Amino acid sequence: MSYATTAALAGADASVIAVAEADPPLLRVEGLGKSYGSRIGCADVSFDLWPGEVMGIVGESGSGKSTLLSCLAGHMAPDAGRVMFDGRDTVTMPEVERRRLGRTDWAFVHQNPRDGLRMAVSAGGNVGERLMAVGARHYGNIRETAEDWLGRVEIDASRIDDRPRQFSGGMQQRLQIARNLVTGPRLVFMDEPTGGLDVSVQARLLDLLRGLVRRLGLSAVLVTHDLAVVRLLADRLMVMKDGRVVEAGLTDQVLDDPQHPYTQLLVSSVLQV
Ligand SMILES: Nc1ncnc2c1ncn2[C@@H]1O[C@H](COP(=O)(O)OP(=O)(O)OP(=O)(O)O)[C@@H](O)[C@H]1O
Repeated sequence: MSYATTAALAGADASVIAVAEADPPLLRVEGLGKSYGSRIGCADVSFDLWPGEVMGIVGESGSGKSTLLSCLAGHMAPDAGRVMFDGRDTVTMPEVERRRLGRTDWAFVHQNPRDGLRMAVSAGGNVGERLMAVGARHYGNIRETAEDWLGRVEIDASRIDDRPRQFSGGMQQRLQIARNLVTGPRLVFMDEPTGGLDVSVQARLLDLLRGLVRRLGLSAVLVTHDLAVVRLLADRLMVMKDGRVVEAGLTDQVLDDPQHPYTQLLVSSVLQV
């Protein structure tokens, strides 16, 4: 039963119903497609993401996860479909506006922290830079906020002036997360955020990410080939194969009762992803 129907049955005020129905998803993706010549990157992908929701995208290597994420985050232009963020079409909007969204409303956590950090800039500078990009100017406040965020990602404040290359891989990834979240983005794209790290480091990072996602009520699109990562972080899940979504639903539902043979293979780990 829809929210509106439930509310009507409960005798709720008509204006409340109207607001509930008019409330748009944070991200609406319709028929998104991208090909590389004759090779399909992703095709006919549609989904809604609601505020505070984490959407996981899983699939084996080459299934189209990165292509989809790049199109969603505006790093690549799709050939077909629409991406509506907060009611605005991000595919057709001017480049300058898309870049502004990238600095303010969106964040992108790369698999390799080197792609998301400025390696020649101090840890504090990496975090502070994002604050300055959204208008912060008071040096004392910026440094204080940077210190606070280093603490939140379990980096000792004494390391604030160190360069990222003086950090371990796990620390670099945590710094990248702090840099991305410090401005309170409305939507976070994550590309294999725990990939490329040792298993014990992965577990710690995953734990940290889960805490942040829950506490901050993050809206996120998370790409991974690791089902344990989506199990812990994602509310909903899309399974991709050959560029198309073959199954979608609540994470636990899809993982505990997979319907598509490909998802069944993924879940039973017969297929190495
Ligand atoms: N720059 C490119 N030029 C040509 N084909 C590409 C390019 N990038 C991706 N593809 C193709 O598009 C398809 C989807 O690739 P994509 O990288 O999106 O998959 P993926 O699920 O992210 O894989 P992985 O987990 O290995 O990163 C594959 O067939 C791939 O070979």
